[in-house]
Amino acid sequence: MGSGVAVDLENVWIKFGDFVAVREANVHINGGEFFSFLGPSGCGKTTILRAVSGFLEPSDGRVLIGGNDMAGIGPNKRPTALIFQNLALFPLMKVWENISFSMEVTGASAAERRKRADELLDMIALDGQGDKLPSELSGGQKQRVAIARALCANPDVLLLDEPLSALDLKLRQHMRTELREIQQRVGITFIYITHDQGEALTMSDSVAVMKAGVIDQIDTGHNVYDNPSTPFVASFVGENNVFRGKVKSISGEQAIISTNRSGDLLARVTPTQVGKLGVGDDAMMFIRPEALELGAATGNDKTTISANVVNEEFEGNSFSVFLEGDGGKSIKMAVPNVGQDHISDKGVNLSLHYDVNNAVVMPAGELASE
Ligand SMILES: Nc1ncnc2c1ncn2[C@@H]1O[C@H](COP(=O)(O)OP(=O)(O)OP(=O)(O)O)[C@@H](O)[C@H]1O
Repeated sequence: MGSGVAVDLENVWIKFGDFVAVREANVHINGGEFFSFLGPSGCGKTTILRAVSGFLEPSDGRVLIGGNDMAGIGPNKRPTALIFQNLALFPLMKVWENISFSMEVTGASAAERRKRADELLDMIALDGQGDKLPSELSGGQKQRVAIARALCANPDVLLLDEPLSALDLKLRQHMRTELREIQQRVGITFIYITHDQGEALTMSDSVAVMKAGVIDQIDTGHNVYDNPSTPFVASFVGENNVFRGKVKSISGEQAIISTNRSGDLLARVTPTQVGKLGVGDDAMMFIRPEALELGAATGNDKTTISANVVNEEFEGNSFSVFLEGDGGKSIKMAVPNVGQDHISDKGVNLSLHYDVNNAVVMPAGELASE
């Protein structure tokens, strides 16, 4: 079907009066890529999507689609299609008529429309369902019809604004896989916005993590999770334990951080900060709950943390153990459930260790929950 068309934002600023909704966004989206903007509510994701679709012009900077400057080109003249949370299928039209609605406007014959609708039904794995009404479909099937309807006009870029948020959890998880498969089948560029990190990580080739109008990091989902470039990304994407301290020494790509509560701890300097973090700097070190293990490290006391158990929760596949951490915040450890009754009693002092590769340190900054 379609071919991949690149989308570029060059120094894009979007202001509403004095309020800056998007600050100096520079983004390159490869043709055929599944690209997600991930960030909390109000960070500017929808505003960026509106600038790409043409419903809003940037205050400054340029939006390019397929290398062409989109300035002054309205939404219906851009090679984009947009899917919202609210699908708005026409309830009295059959599924095939819904899908091919854009062709009716251009005067295509019923036979042409039906042929195209059937091709798209095949692609979204709903072949044979064209004569149903939307009310006869499940939530996930309706979602796929909305995608087919958007694809009917052969857009080069499909823009998706939190399209799964109205679905229940199980269906949402199922639709992630479906959406990814549809994108790979169609081969066009998908730009997806979400505040759900699970969605962004499972579907995307690349993820841009946004905070209050600013893009903090653009990377693969894996890198965003394993090599966050800022404390905001480290704390927004997945769960993370934060240890605050000052940099005591640096050796190559590793640093020792002096913390108040847990003593000196060794960590890997996050890749974007190698060579930038200095001795004496205020720093934050992050270790994910699943990277903490029971027992002291052998031969390296700088990768061992000792703390008292506050409580424990049974999660089914794992136990969450909460221990007394710095500044009243707890340290969370995730221990896989392999048949044990429980992990530890309240008040017990535990030693935990970690692999230095699983602890990242960076200059102190704003956390997602602050
Ligand atoms: N037309 C507008 N006029 C004034 N302020 C606006 C306008 N549109 C958006 N904003 C503001 O810009 C900021 C970003 O809004 P945006 O809708 O892009 O956020 P979002 O990240 O998509 O959030 P959500 O996930 O809640 O949809 C918000 O503070 C919002 O109030």
